[in-house]
Amino acid sequence: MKTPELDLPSGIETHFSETPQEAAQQLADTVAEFLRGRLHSAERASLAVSGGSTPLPFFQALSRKTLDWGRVDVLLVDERWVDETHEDSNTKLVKENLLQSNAAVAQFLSIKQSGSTPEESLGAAETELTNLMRPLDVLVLGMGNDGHTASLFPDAPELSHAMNVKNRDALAAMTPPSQTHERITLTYALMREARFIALHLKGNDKLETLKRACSRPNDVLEMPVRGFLKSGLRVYWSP
Ligand SMILES: O=C1O[C@H](COP(=O)(O)O)[C@@H](O)[C@H](O)[C@H]1O
Repeated sequence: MKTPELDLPSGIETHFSETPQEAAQQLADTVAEFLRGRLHSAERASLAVSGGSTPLPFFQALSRKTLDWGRVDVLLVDERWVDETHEDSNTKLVKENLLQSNAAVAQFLSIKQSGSTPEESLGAAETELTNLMRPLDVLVLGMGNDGHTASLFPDAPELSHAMNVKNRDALAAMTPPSQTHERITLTYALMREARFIALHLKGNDKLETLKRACSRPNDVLEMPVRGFLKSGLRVYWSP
């Protein structure tokens, strides 16, 4: 495979693989190693993961890793406002693919609590995360071709609030007109301080989007993923 050309800000690590399975395996190896390291020095470790289609093989590979999963808190970076049985539910994806095998004993912290809208359930969802230690240990992000990451959508009226670094809330309700479902997302301030941050991408379209994001790195409201294109980020990509 010809290595893709990318003009990323300095200090960003890139891992280009031939196949999605290879990328997923590499990312799972690194995340498992990082969690093991954290569990040597801390009582619990946290793992915040994305939904969508890209993470499926990563979840399956990670679920088989040997580590003290009983001391790991797993949460989603974002959720669509649908029932857990709905095919668009990120919770369903995580429960069916990550919280299996060795990882079945991990603790799942649900950012979707009862309420008819994300806004209504924000209080209960914040309470669910009360015992989560800051900073997060591991954050694995995805990206859409509009430059969104988690549910930080460029067209959401709540974007400035959710991306404000002074906003100490863990969660924000999002109502992007471009999306079928309302959303709940971790805030930028919480995510950006994570100890380990990976951006997991699949497809040439995502590579083009990443190039576009790199071309004007400062306009984070136009493409929220730009907020994470900083030294320390690890990008995992495959066609
Ligand atoms: O809607 C979402 O989209 C992004 C990207 O998803 P993908 O299907 O292109 O992998 C995802 O990271 C986010 O968690 C999800 O809710």
